[in-house]
Amino acid sequence: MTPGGRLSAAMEILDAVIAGEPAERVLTRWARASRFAGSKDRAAIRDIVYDVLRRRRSCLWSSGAGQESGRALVTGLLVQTAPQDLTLYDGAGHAPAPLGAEEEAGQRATLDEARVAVRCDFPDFLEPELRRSLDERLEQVMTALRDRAPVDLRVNRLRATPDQAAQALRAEGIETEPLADAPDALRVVAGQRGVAGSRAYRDGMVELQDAASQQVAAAVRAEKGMRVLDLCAGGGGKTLALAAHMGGQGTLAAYDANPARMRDLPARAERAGVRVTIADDGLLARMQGAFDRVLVDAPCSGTGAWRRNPDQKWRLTQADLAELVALQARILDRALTLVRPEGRILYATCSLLACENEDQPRAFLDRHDHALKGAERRLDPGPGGDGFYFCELLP
Ligand SMILES: C[S@@+](CC[C@H](N)C(=O)[O-])C[C@H]1O[C@@H](n2cnc3c(N)ncnc32)[C@H](O)[C@@H]1O
Repeated sequence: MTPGGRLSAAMEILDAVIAGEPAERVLTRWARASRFAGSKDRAAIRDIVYDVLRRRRSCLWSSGAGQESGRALVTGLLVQTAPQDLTLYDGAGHAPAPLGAEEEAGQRATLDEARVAVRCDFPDFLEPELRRSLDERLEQVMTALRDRAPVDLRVNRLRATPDQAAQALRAEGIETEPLADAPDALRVVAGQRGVAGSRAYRDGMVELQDAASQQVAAAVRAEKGMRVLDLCAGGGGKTLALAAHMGGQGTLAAYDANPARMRDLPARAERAGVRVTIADDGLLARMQGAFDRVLVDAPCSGTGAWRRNPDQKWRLTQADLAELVALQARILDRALTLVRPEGRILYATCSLLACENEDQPRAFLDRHDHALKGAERRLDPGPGGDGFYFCELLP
């Protein structure tokens, strides 16, 4: 495909997203229906779509258009990031039609005049809560979420040291660098697209995991021989990190209210060389008060990881947020029934919002006056990884 053809494809996909379809679904459908597109075309189109979604509001502003359309959003992205590429709108082949005089006149070269929610790309209803949560860091943090996330790996210490893993990856054309705050992390600096097909990945030497997620798993302080529960395991990224911290020894259980989300976990655990018990409600009922550590990686707004899931940013509503906050409190209360009296709960979210973060442990301690708060940390999204919050709770 030509560069102009890729722009047109991204516009078509974005039109469907604007009409309400999830981006991932539209991208898959488009790829199936467009056999002429090679893997490089598909990757490039996906990048354009996701770059736009991270900056959906400001792209519309930069385009100067009155109404959202795929064309307006892609134009806005180019105005912001690659104005020279607007010459690709020449109508040749599958390229977008040339810009009209009105379209050209409407373009805005800077975001200086835009309101903060437009300039920093977030929904209006979140502004008061973001201000309360981030205070003077609001613009810096929200700006960081307008760019792509880095690709980080977690080295599985049961299979290799970080040096050995870096060497194995280099032999396959994947260059990495160590990261200061996460000792098992490698940041991929070249060859990102080769990771999932690499031998190091297939042999369980490395897993794809954001560096801040790795810090959360380390904060659980799971040790060899312990009984550990990952109560919101999802795909099991943190479960596998916990297994590595436990040196593969002890009991590690993974639970999720939606068990289908854990579907791939047994195969991932096998690849990593660890054993994970997939828990159901019956097993949890038999293990009340039995766990040394319970990780509650709670369902949340995902605001701290919006770089990776920019579609979520425009779907979240005030009502969703209220439901999530209530659900988080219920899950924390359940965690309390599962942890040993001398054990520890680690409450974590990939949220930036105080209502899902600091407010939750505070409300938990009000409900359970015997419980105590331990270490608490907020990780802002940026070069170090996604945005996370975590807090230890002692029963
Ligand atoms: C933030 S995600 C977990 C991500 C996962 N820990 C990881 O590292 O990949 C939150 C998970 O909580 C699950 N969940 C939602 N309600 C729950 C509940 N009441 N009890 C347990 N898990 C729940 C969701 O299905 C979702 O998989």
